[in-house]
This record gives sequence, structure tokens and C-alpha cells, in this order.
Amino acid sequence: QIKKDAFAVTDDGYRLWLKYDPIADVGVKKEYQKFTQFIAAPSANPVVKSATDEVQQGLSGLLGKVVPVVLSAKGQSGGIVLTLVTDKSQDFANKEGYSIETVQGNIRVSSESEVGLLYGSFALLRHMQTLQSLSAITLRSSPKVRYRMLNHWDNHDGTIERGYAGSSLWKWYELPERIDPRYRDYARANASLGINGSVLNNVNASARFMSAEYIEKVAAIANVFRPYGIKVYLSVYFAAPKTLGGLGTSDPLNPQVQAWWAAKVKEIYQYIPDFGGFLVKANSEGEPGPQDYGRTHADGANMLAAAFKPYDGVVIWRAFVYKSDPKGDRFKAAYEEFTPLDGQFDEKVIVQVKNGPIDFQPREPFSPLFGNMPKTPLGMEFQLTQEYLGFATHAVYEAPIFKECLDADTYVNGKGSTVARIVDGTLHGYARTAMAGVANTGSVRNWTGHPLAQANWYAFGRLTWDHQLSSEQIAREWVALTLTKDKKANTQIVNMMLHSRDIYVDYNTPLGLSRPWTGVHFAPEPWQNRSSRPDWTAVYYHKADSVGLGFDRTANGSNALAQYRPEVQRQWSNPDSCPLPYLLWFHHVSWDKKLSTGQTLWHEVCSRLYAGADSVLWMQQQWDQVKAHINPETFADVEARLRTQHKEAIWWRNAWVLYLQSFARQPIPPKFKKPEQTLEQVIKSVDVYLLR
Ligand SMILES: CO[C@H]1[C@H](O)[C@@H](O)[C@H](O)O[C@@H]1C(=O)O
Repeated sequence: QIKKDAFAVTDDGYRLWLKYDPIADVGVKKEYQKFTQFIAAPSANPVVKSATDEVQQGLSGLLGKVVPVVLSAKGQSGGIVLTLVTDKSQDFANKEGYSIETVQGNIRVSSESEVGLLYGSFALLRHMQTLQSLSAITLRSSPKVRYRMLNHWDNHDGTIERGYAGSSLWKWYELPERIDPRYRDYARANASLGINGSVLNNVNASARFMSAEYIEKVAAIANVFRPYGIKVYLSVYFAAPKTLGGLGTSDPLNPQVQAWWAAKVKEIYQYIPDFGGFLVKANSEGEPGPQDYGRTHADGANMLAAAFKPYDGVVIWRAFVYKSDPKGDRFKAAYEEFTPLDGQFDEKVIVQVKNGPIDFQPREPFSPLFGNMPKTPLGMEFQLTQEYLGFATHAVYEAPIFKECLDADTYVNGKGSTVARIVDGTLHGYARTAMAGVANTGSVRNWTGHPLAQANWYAFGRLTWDHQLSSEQIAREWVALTLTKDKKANTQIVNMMLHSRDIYVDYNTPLGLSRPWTGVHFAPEPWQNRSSRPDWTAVYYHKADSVGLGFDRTANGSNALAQYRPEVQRQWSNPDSCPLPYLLWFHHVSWDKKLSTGQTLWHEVCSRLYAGADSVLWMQQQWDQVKAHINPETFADVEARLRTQHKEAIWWRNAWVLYLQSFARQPIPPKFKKPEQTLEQVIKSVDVYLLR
């Protein structure tokens, strides 16, 4: 038997959700033939060209034929016609939106903008990839948020902070001369979802990105993205005027510093006329910022905004700040620092807030900043890369995390004041609205490491466009485009995906625990009690002691709850009625307290940890059953990762159970198998894992 060529891969993973595999269904194919005689597009605009290229490529895959692109339908029917309609609205959303319908025997994709035609083309292809009928097609959609962006935490040396899918996509050392073909595929994937911005470098920024040498490299990438409607942004190092510019200070109120930034921004626009703007992490985790000079976040942000005055770009200022205070509560930090500044930010500034008050934990309550800065546009920051979600070996579908936050009601203007309505600007009337996702992409062939992690990129993108889509709808769509057309298999995989986050939470941070890790954010370390900062230990967060477990954030404790409206406080402030997923976020609960499940806290903790780890076996079974419907490479990849996940879930379970037992001083309920290791052995295994 001849051995299969190792290089002859199908590239199932590389092609993401844009596979365009041949349609097998004869009936569907026949119907599609009727409308695919030509593609008519009115202009040679590069964005429109991207649209027609994509439709052509899609049809060639789906139907196996090359469909000609023409300038006009010339009264003929049976084609796809891209139509620019007159620019009626001043509203960005309508401009970027599209509608698709059948008109005189053609499929007409229309929009007020070129980029809307591109988005419409992708929507049409999605419609066809999921085998829906064209005869009566009517699709109409426009984005709810204006800046829909990925944040890459990519460093100049090719590493990615918290990246688990290989090295950076951006090959700085070969730019600007060599353009990796992958940049275009990245742009296509984003445009297919409606993502229109990429921050190329890490928020822990290097000043070199402000150098002429790097601006040229960035411009080369911008040139590739432009025809896909994607703008590039850069993260900035606030002290660059000093370190790069040679000034004696980076004080935002110093005229020389202001002039330096104005000149820098001008220089960038000479290379990149549609540059998107700056993203800034300042006075956070050791990064420099305006407070180094006794100035405020608003002073810093407004100084940069002034430099953007002549241009379209914006300044996105992050609210991820906290200070080291052994007696304090990190939960409250961002609110305390930022709410007094409401109303002081320039109109070109968006303040970007992480979904939760701490830091991308597997489950967090929504950040109390949402709703409490009515005069400042607040952008959402989600994390796609699985920093706290098991890196690339744990399958966690994140849409439920995003939705939980977006759908949460802040009650700031009464019932129905959801986080989504704050972020999309409808509640407080912000003109500039933003959603960002910390990217999970890298240079591994399948982009995201775990094949199922592609769904997180996909889901984020779809939600930036329309946050009203449900997690299930998005998963169904992604599975159909990416994994299988089989309906039963689709349902089974979607069901597994929808449970995956809760399963992870159960073996990792049940009942509202958080941050059981320090170092690399992967291995269990609930015992960690030493660090240069108290809020970088694990015990700071779970507060396990002989009495009980959890962080008291009621009025008896840190009173972080007071940062929410009374209606929200009422949901969480009573330990008897607080929903169990949030219980230990807000209460220090005694080990023997009976919970709503009828079990004591200790029993409930054990039940969740065991159920979580066992459920990974259930996921394995679910996956095994769909084998016949999945590309063999992808199937094997996921199958293997699920086995690793199970091993690691047991590691987590054992670590927690044994560690917490030392406080609860009660036996593990007999229905659960006792861990084979001792606590000391588990600690040792983690120590070895963390060795340098
Ligand atoms: C980019 O730095 C990150 C840091 O790696 C990460 O551990 C934490 O989640 O948040 C920081 C931030 O969001 O700024």
C-alpha cells in the first residue's frame, strides 16, 4: 500500500468557515444554477472587487464553475447583481448594511456603500453554503456597533502574549517587502463576519511601532486589509515621546509632548491615509501613563485625541486598571478610577472595558462600569484567546460568555438597560460604539490551535454585527459552514458546544470562584499565597478558611455590590437567593450551609467538580458519534484534544477537592471516587509544570 503523502493535507482547518465545498444536493444545485450565470458589479472599486472575487471563488467551489464578472446585467436575468443605492442616510449602520432580494430574475445585493456590498456578498455565500433557497431570498441587515475589532496581543518578536496558536501572523522581519498571502485570508475571514478593525500589536506596547521603520511595515499590512474594509490600529507605549522621541518627559500637558504626538500621528497618516487610531493601556500592570505625571486618564486620552483632530481616527483607552492593596478589592478598582472622569473625555475617545470587573474569568458578573459612565462611550472588550479557559486543549464555546454579559440588565435607566444597549449606544446615545475581541489567531495552520476555537472568532464577529443573535443560532451556522452539513450531527455538536463553558466552569471555577491560578494561567494553583502583590495570589480571590469559601462583597465585606443599581444588588446580595453561578463571587459561605440544591456547600463544590470532569467524557462520546460526518483530520485533532482535556480536568478537580478539603475538614462524599494522589503530590505536579 502506498503511503499517503504527508504534505497532501486537505487544509480543512485553514479554510475556516469559508470552505465552499461542492454542493452535493442535486435539487439545490439546480436552483442555484438559475441565479449564477453572471456576477454584475458597477464599479472597479477595490472593495467591490473583493466582493466579486469572493463570490466568484465561492461559486467555483460550491458549483464547480467559473462565473463571469461583468459591469452591468444589461437587462438580463439569472445573475447576481451588486448595486450601490443612493446614500440616503447619515447613519453609519444603514450605510454599512445590505439587503438581498430577487429582482427581475436576478439576486440583487444592494447597499449604500461598497463595504456593504462586500458584507452582503458574504451573507449571500453563507446563505448558499447552508443550502437555503435563493428564489425567495430576502435578507436585510446592518451592524449595531461601529468599530468591530480584533485586538492582537502580538509582539514585535513574533511572540503573542497569551497566544496559544503559534507565533504571530505578522512577519515584521520580512515586511514591508514580503507580503504573506495569509494576510489576505485573515482579512477575508474577518470581513466575512463584518469585523472592520485590527489592532496589530500588544497593548503592552513596544515604542518601536511608532518608528518610521515600523510604520512602513504597518502600512504594507494596511494595504492588504483596505480592500476588505478593515482599518489598522496600533497600541501605543505612553512613554514613547521620551524613549523614542528623546524628550525629557511624556507628560500629556507638556506642549512638546503634545507636538510630538501630533507630528507622529501626521506621519502615520502620510503612510496610512485611513489609519484607525490608537489603543492605549496606561497606568495598568506597570505600563507608563499620565498618572506618572500626576495627570488623569482623561488628560492622557484627550492629549492623544487632539493629535487625531484633523483625521478620522479614534483613541481607545482601556479601563483595565487596579492597584495593589492587601485590604482592598480589585473588583472595585476600575469603577473607582474611571467613573469620576465621566464627561471629561474628548469626543474622539472610547473607553474600552473588559466584560467583567476582574479579568476574563470563566464566569464573571458584568463590569459595574457599564451604565455608570453615561457621558462616555464605553466599548466592550472580550477575550477570544483562552487565557483562563484552558489554552488550546480545552473546548470552550465562548458565545454564552459574551451573551451573558451583553444580555445582563444594568437597570441604570430602568428595566431593559442591558449592557448591549450601552455598548451599541442606544441607551445613552453614543455616536461612537465599539466591540473588541482579544484575538485567538496565530500562525498554526488552522489559525486557532483547537479546531473548535475557530467558533469563538466566528461568534465574536457575528455578535459585533448583531448582538441579538443567540449562541445557538451562531453555533448552528458555524457548524454547518465549517464541520458538517448533516443535520443530526449539527444538532449534536451544537449541543456539546452549548454545554462546554459550564462544563469547564464546573471543574475549574465552580459556583463563582475565580483566579485559582497565578503564573501562566493554566495549571491549578488554589494554594498560591505568595507573590510580589497580594492580588496576584490565588488565596486573595477564593478566601478559603475553616469557616467557608468565597469573597464577601456585600456591605459586611468589600461592598463592591454597591457599585451596581439596587435591582442588581438585590439579585446578588442575599446568599440565600443569589444564583449559584455567582454565589462565591459575592459571599463567604460556610461549608455546612444548605444551598438551594439541598446539598451543603462542601457537597455542592464536590458535586460540581466531579460532574465537570466527568462531563468531558460525555463530550468525548458526543464527538465520537459524529465521526462519520467530519473531515478525518479535524475529527482526529478534536478527539485527541478532548482526551487531553479530560486528563487536565481531573487534575483540576483533584487539586481543588484536596485543597479545599484541608479547610472543610470533611470527607469527600462517598459517591465520588477519591483522588488517587495526595494534595502534596498534586502540588508537586503543578510545581514541575511551572518549572523554568
Ligand atoms: C496584555 O496584558 C494582559 C495580561 O497578559 C493578562 O494576563 C491579563 O489578562 O490582562 C492584561 C491586559 O489585559 O492588559
